[in-house]
Amino acid sequence: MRPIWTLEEARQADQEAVSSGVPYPALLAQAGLQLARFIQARVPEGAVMFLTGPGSNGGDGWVAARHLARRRPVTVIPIAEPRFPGAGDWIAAAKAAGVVVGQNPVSLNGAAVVVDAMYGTGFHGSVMESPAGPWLAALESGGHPVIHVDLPSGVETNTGQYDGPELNTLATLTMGAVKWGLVGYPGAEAAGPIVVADIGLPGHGQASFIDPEWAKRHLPRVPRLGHKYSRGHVVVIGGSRAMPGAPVLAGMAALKAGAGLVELVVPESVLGRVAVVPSLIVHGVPETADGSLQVSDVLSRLAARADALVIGPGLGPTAPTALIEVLAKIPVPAVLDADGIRLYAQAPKAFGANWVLTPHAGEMGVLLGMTSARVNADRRRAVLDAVHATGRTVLLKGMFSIVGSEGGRLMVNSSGSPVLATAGSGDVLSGMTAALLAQGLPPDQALALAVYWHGWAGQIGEREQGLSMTADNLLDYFSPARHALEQEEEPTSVTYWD
Ligand SMILES: NC(=O)C1=CN([C@@H]2O[C@H](COP(=O)(O)OP(=O)(O)OC[C@H]3O[C@@H](n4cnc5c(N)ncnc54)[C@H](O)[C@@H]3O)[C@@H](O)[C@H]2O)[C@@H](O)CC1
Ligand SMILES: Nc1ncnc2c1ncn2[C@@H]1O[C@H](COP(=O)(O)OP(=O)(O)O)[C@@H](O)[C@H]1O
Ligand SMILES: [K+]
Repeated sequence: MRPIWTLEEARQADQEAVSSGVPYPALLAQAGLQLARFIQARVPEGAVMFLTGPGSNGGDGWVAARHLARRRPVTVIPIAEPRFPGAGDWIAAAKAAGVVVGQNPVSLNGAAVVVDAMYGTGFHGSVMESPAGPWLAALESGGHPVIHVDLPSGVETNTGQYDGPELNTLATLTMGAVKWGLVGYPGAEAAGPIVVADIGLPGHGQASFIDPEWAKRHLPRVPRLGHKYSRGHVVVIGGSRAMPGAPVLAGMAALKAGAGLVELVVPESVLGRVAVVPSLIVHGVPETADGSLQVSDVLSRLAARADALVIGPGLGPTAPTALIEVLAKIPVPAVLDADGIRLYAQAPKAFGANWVLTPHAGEMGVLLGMTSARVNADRRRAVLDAVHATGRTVLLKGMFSIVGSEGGRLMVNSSGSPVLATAGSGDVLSGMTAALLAQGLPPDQALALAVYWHGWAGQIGEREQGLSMTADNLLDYFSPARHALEQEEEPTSVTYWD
């Protein structure tokens, strides 16, 4: 279990620890010690400057400063009057250990690293208007390397809202468990690599990261006596004159993720442009005047043969709503992506059982009737609302993609790479998900495994091709990514420190 906490859950963990007999100062002591160890390991030499705030985030800084002062020059610059529990004693001990207290105005020059212990989970409002504002501006212009304690100061714990500058961030050492703000936007950018320090708090919560060990266990295996039908039959419904390639990408991804048989159902006028890959079976079916798929008996018959459907890749904006209504009556699990989601938003009563939706922030906005900016302002809330509104498993794509399923259970993906932000990469994900559904995984598990595997393929693609990686190249990395999953390799965006 690698939980992700809201503010309320962080406070609850804190209270549980205290009521189980751990005194609060012991938690502060443990947080400060872990912070000192982390700084020492990450930046072993040179002067350390701590910027400390009024609350316990500042307290973590004071305790760490005391430990480090035995080894190297340490200065603490309090940006506000300390009010954390036991402040007087902790500060006296730090001074006795040789910590120098900087007086305003003070320069940050000469610091090998600056530790941001100004605000943590107790922050609310605009950081640039708070006492931390001028310090963040100085850190931005000086380019000093920074380690953040718990959260970058100013990042809102539940959402990741942040109005401060981008800094030269080495890492964020977060206490007990990752907070939602670190995987929200733009908090995730401000946080840099996230490192979780074990401070002895209980480790449960409503949400968790997709676990490498879990992913390995759920990878589909090919039975020795398997045949192509037993490995799962995927039918991809999509394509239009402007976007004939999208269903091909989804179909190839389904094959490469282990489906035994993949068929594409596309408008008949694009058949010649789609029937280019020998491993895919392609059917041209009746279309509308502008070349989008339309409802037909042959389409329904082909869809009903599948173990899982992908509905939407390259479908185009003019496909008729009736398409989704007809497909919803076919009792086959399906992935709705791209224009499939837009159609669904127009006919939201057309619920297919075991359908999953894979919107990016823009498509999520269409589902929820809001802008993509509002979706990204509170991604966790958007997923919970979409699950509530649809009763289906929903994936919100992007860095730290979130899978939400019934009962409000949330899983966050920590694999991935910004090179995945390339046209067609979502089509690849939808095909991969359908292959896993076709092989019998329940919707939430199929989505979680697909997003984790897809993210790993992106990471390996980035390593091999950098910014030049395209969605069709991504298919080549399914196999090395599967190997990474089998080895239980850890994504580097979130690591655990103990
Ligand atoms: N939850 C836990 O069990 C533990 C928490 N610890 C640390 O404690 C932190 C939380 O401590 P606190 O609750 O004291 O919160 P903070 O340390 O984040 O500080 C809250 C203080 O900042 C002030 N403040 C908030 N927003 C402001 C604004 N816009 N302008 C000016 N002042 C503002 C508040 O009035 C309050 O005095 C965590 O982030 C973590 O670093 C650890 O020390 C140990 C264990
Ligand atoms: N910055 C990023 N970091 C990690 N993954 C990303 C990032 N940007 C996009 N992705 C992933 O790439 C895929 C893009 O999907 P989508 O937006 O539907 O693209 P398209 O419609 O072009 O296929 C999603 O899986 C998404 O999570
Ligand atoms: K901080």
